[in-house]
Parts: sequence; structure tokens; C-alpha cells
Amino acid sequence: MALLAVTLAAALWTWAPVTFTALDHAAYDFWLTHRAPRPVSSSLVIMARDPASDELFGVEALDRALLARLITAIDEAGAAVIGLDHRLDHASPAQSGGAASDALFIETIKNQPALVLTQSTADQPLLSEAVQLGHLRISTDADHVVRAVPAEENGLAAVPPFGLALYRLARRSGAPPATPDTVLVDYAGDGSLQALSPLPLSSVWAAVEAHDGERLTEWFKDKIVVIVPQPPVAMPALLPAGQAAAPLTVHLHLLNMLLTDSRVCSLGMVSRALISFAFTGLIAWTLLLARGPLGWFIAMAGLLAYGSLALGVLAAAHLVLPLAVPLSAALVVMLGTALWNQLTSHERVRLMEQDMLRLQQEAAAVREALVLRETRADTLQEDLQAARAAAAQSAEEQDELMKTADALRRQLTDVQAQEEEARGRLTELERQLQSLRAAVIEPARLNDIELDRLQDECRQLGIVTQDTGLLRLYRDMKKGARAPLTVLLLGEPGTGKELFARAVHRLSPRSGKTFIAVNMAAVSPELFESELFGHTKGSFTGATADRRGYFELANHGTIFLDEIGDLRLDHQSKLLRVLQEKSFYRVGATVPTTVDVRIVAATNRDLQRGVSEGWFREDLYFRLSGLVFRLPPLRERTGDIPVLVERFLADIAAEMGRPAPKLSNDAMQFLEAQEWKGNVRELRQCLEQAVALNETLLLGKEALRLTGDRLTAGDRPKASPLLPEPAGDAAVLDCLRQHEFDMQATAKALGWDRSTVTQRLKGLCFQALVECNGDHAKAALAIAGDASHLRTVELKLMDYYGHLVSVIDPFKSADEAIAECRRRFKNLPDRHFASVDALVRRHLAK
Ligand SMILES: Nc1ncnc2c1ncn2[C@@H]1O[C@H](COP(=O)(O)OP(=O)(O)OP(=O)(O)O)[C@@H](O)[C@H]1O
Repeated sequence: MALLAVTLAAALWTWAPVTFTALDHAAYDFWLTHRAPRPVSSSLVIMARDPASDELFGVEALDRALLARLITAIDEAGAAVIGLDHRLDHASPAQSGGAASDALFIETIKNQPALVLTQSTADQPLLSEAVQLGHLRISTDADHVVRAVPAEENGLAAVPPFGLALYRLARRSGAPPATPDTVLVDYAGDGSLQALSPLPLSSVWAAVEAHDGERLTEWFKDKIVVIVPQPPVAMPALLPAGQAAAPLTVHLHLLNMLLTDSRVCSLGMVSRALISFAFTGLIAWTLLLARGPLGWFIAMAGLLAYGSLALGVLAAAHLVLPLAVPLSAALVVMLGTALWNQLTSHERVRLMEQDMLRLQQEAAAVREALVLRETRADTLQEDLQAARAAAAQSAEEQDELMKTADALRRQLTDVQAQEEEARGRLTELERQLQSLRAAVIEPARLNDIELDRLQDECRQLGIVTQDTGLLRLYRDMKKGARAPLTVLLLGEPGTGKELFARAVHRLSPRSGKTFIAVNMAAVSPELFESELFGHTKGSFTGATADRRGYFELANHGTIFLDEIGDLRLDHQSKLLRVLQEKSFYRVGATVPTTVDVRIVAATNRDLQRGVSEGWFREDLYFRLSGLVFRLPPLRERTGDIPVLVERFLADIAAEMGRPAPKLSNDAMQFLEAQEWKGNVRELRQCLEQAVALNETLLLGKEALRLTGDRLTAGDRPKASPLLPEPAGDAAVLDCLRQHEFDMQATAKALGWDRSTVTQRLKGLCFQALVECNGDHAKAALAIAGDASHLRTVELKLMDYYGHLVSVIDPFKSADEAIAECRRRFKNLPDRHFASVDALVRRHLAK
């Protein structure tokens, strides 16, 4: 991408050379005009015409005899080198001394070994007489600004720039400037002739006329003296500071730069290309790594940093870095990555979805393995203790038992190590899952303004709420709606799942397409495939024409699978196939139909519990739970009741063509105290009834006609302890539930060791098994409390019971078996031995 962007930026340069050239030199021009003024070398004296000399000699070219006199005087004053810009392309006219002047001038310059003349092709007839030449060419950039002079001009003989020729002659050094083609000029001041503090010709002439040797020596001794006798040229050069100046002036600034040793370097093509490529590559990498606003922020900061770096390097090392190509290529990259992200966002989200699914499945497997290993570790610990105790009692079998104990210890260490590893893996998987979810929905705090805004947006979608939790859920759902992830809406009946499903569709890029809602519970089992996937004509009796199914109707749009928890297992696998492959066969068709549909599913059933109880396919559950939102029941957001009431009363009254009634305070309080098992739907129905049966404008409590046997929130039964309360077991159970039956975490919270917690849970499991008549599933549910950790408890319970059975199996008599259990499970609280007793007797009776 960087390579492409640099190439494109270079190509753009040829398309808009003026803009690109100006941008490329922006740092250089800025630095030149804003830095402290560069000093003028004390070795340089420029003698230029001034108004007084123009009055004295006229504004035309000077008489060559006069020039010869000046050169001689300057030479006699001890000048190191003399530079002269004088055209020799024509003979002097009679009024300027004619041939005599020319002869004197030629004679003078022939005798001057340290003289440099400016080159002019038209000067050829007299050039052979000149001692040294320097060219006066300048490099004009595409934006018409002169920033450099060509380094060397190759004619028959190499001619250096005028300034460089003078410098070489004065310093007796042949060192060429560093850059290959052009030499950047570091202008003093604004780059004008005045900035070099020229000496007025009239003053010098006065000193020559007065034979003031002392003055002349003071001015010229050991100096490089440049005589500028010509009137200004018609085609001046434009300088970076905006001034216009003669090419000679540019060369004089070059000379001053060399004398003050303040060279500015620019880079060659290869180095510029490499820098541009490296910088653009870095920006591209940043944008692809940190997507979204953060990436853009870093990229913009990178652009600014590069601009500042270019200025810094110029100020510190007098090196000009390229600007135009790296900056424009970086912009190209920014646009390119934005486009790329846009184009690949679907694919990325699909991959993310796959990752999420894989991680969810892996996490479930690891969690299960962890539970098994944890329980196995506890069991081994118990066996080890029993083996130790037996070894202490029986001397003959000591050796044998010690070996068993050693083997158990080793196994225990292995299992504990595996448990630790499984724990680490689980933590890592959960972290990955978390960050994947966060990648889809980035959390952010909500302030009052945002809450108001969200409330407004909700209202436009028909959702009435002022509950912060629900608004936050809406905010997250809105973000998730943009991605093609499957959405699973959970919640009690009437909490607004369909309303939110429609909102997901309207907030998604598919909002312009079809939204198809299918109530899975209402689809007849026989017609399931035909309804969902369609059929072909004649595929069964009554199929008189081809018919498209719901999935096809929803193509490019959204399908809402309501009551997904009520789907039969065989239909679940059919649905799973469509979700995985995005294609299906119409009933009777031989070719598959492919569709592009966004899935939103909803249920009021506990699908996790369905998975653990086996009535809902785990793979389908993982497929559906791309983004899961749980809609809170109305009793958990009673603050919404007044706004819902206001909205519903207005709607209902409008439907009936009556003015909207109000609710009295006690009626409102009464509504707020209700249980609302049917949630918002029930509230609306209650109000519909009240409005239909009462024509008053103020509805009191009695108008609401809620039946007396309803539960109010205050009457709500407290979560009843599942088990009788034997000395703190309920508290332990609570703690276990809070810590998701993680023994280590529970032990830490209770300040116990893990095996004590294990013994308590084991006792509770045995007790629950007895109370549930040996029904494992029921007993596990009684311990787990709800479905969220049912699978974990089930695994533990089965393991505890399995271990108990393995202990009692060798015995024929219940008493002996119970005695062995007492010995083996000696850390089990005493009160639980009644349950062990009952379980042993039941098992042996079987
Ligand atoms: N927050 C809300 N604002 C306004 N109306 C709501 C809200 N929540 C639910 N409703 C209304 O309550 C009724 C039931 O909502 P909806 O059908 O979306 O619930 P549901 O959870 O899908 O129910 P079920 O599980 O029985 O299918 C609808 O008339 C809906 O408009």
C-alpha cells in the first residue's frame, strides 16, 4: 500500500507540479523566512551602484576605462579576489571611451590572475582574454521560486557557478559543493542585494579619486570584492521570501553561504523515495493496526510529527527532508485504508464472528474440562487421605498401600497441574472473547446529553424508555446493528424483543430491505421446511406453484426468528445448516438457493439451560449468540412505567378518537407496585381496558381493574432457599453461586481451604439427590439455582456420586458400605451422613 501510495503521489506531482513543489519546499521556505537573520561574511565586499554614482556616471553601462581604474585600485588595496559582472559582448561607444577604453580594460584584466568574470555566451570574442569565468545560471523550481543554482555548467570546459568560482579562487580549494546537480542557497536576510550590505560605488570612487590608499586598504585588504556595475536585469528571479532579485544576487548569496560555512543539503532521489516509503508504510501499518478514530488520530499526529521533524532537522542539521511525497502519500494511504476497511469490514466481522464462535466453543470445552479436573483432584485428595489412614492401621499391607498412596499423590500432582493449566487457558479465552466483543461494541460512559439523545432516537423507533440500563443496551445494540453479527434477544414475554429486533434492522445497513418476522412456535412442524425454505411446484400434494420461503423473502434484509427456544431438535439442525452455509434447498428442489440474510433471534426461554438439559443444540446456540442482549423485565425498571403510561394513554385515546385521560397519583403508584409478569404488553392491555371502560379524564386506581390475586412487587416471594438451612449451608451455597461454582474462588471468598468447600458442596449434592429421589438433573438444578451454571453443577454432582458408588460397590451389606464411607469421607460434615446413608441403601437395594 505504501509503495502504491508513494508512486501515486509521485505521479500526482507531474499533474500539479506547482502545488507539489511549493509543498515540498514549505519547510525550507518557512525556515528561511522565520529564522534569525544569517550574518554576512566579513571576507565579502560587494561594491554596487548607488544613486550618487548614477548621478556621477549616468545609468548606462560604466566606461571600461573607469572600470579598469577601479580594478587596479582594488587590487592595489590588497583584495584577495575580484569578481566582476560585466558584459563584453560589444565594443565601447565613442562617448564611453571607445576602443582606447576597451584596450585599457582588456590589458587590466589580463594582468589580474585573481579575477573572475561572469560568463555570457555572447562574450566569446573577448573571453579568451579573461582569466576565470563563473556562470550566472539559476535553478527555477516549478513554482517559479529560485532556491538553488546549477552546480556546474558543462560547455567545452566546466564552468562553475560565479559564487563558487570566487570562493575556490579565494580559498585555493577545489572542493565542490556536496549536492550533485544543484546547490541550495542559504539566503541571508530576505535574499536581496541590500541584505549583503553593499558598499556604494560613489564612496569607493571618491576614495580612488582622492588617492585615499588607507581607506581602500581598510575596505579591500584580503577581501573577496565583487563589482556590480551593471544596471538591474529585466528578468529578476523570485526568491523564497517573496522578493525579486537578479541572478547575480542569488550567486552572491551562494558565495556568502560558502564563506559563512552554512551549507544546506538536500537529499538525492533514492534517499527521498526511501524516506517517503518508510513514513508512508508506518502510517499504513498504524491505520491497519489501530482501526477507527484512534488510528486516524495517530496518523494525523504522525503527519504533524513528520512536518515538525522536517523543520527540526532543517534547523539543527541544515538538511532538507522531502515533504510533498511523504505527506501526500500518507494522505493517499489514509484514504486507501479507510476504503479498504470499508470494503473488508463485512469480511472482518465475519471472521470475527467465526473467531467468537470458536472461542465460545473452546471456552465451553475448557470450562467443562476444568470442572472435571477440579473434581478429580478433590476425589484423589480424598482417596489419598483414605489410603494414608489405611496404611497407618494395617502393618502387613503397609507397603502395598504406601505404593498406592504414592501413585495417588503423583496423579494428584498431575491433575492439579492440568487444572492450573485449564484455568489459565480459560482466563485467556475469556479475555480474548471479551476483547472480540469489545471490538464490536466499544463501551463508553453515558452523560445526560447522550441519554437525552438516545431517548429521542429510541422514541423514533417506537421504544419508550428512560431507563439508563435499557438506553445503554440500545446504544450497544445500535453499534452492533452495523455489523452483520447474529443478534440474540433474551427477555420475558412482552419486554419488547420484537420491537428491538425491528430496531436492529432499521439501524443496520439493510434498513431499506425487507424485515421478515417468523414466530417459530407458530410454524406448523409439518410445514416447517416449506415455510422457511419454500418449495417447488408439485413437490407435495397442494404445492401447486413454486413458493419462496421466509429466508428467501428476507434476502438482503433481516429475518427475525421469534421464540427460537421453542424449535424442535430436528428443526434446529436444519436451521443450523442454513445459518452455517447461508444456503438451503427448497422442498423438492435439486439446486440450492443462496441467501444473504441478517439473523435476529429472540426467546424468553433459557437457551443455556436448554443446552445443558439437551433440548437446545449447543452449536446452534453458539451460532445465534453473536451479540446477546437481555431485555430487563418491567418490574426491574419501574421508572419506565410513567412514560409508558403517558405514551400508551395518548395512543389508545387517539385510536378511540377521545382526548387522552390522565392517571391519578395513587393509580400510578399502584401500577408501579405491580409484578407485571406480562411486562409492557400487559401494562398496555391494562390501560386499554381502563380507557375503554371509563370515559373520565382522570383514571383512578379502581379504574385499572387489576384482579386482587395479583402479586405486587412487595409481595414477591424472597428467593426461597432450595434446601433446609443446616448450619450455614445456604450461605455457602450462595457464595458458590456467586462465584459460579469455582471452588478456588469460593474458598478464597470464604477464607477456607478448597477441600472444605468441596466437602460442603458434596454434602449438599448428596442431600439434594436424596430430596430429588435420585434425579440427577433435578438435584443439580436445585443446587445451581438457575440454568447459568447447571452444567458445572451437574458434572460435579455426577462425579461425587460416581465416587460414592465406587466406594460402596465392593460391599454387599449396607452397614459395611456405610462404615467404609464414614472412613473414606471423614471430612464430610456429619449432618450429611444421613444422606449418604440413604444413598447407599438405595444403591444397594437396586
Ligand atoms: N419500551 C417499549 N416502549 C414502547 N412499547 C413497548 C416497549 N416494550 C414493549 N412495548 C410494546 O409491548 C408490546 C410487546 O412487545 P414485543 O412484542 O416487542 O415483546 P416481546 O418481548 O417480543 O414479546 P413476546 O416474547 O411475547 O413475543 C408491543 O406492543 C410493544 O410495542
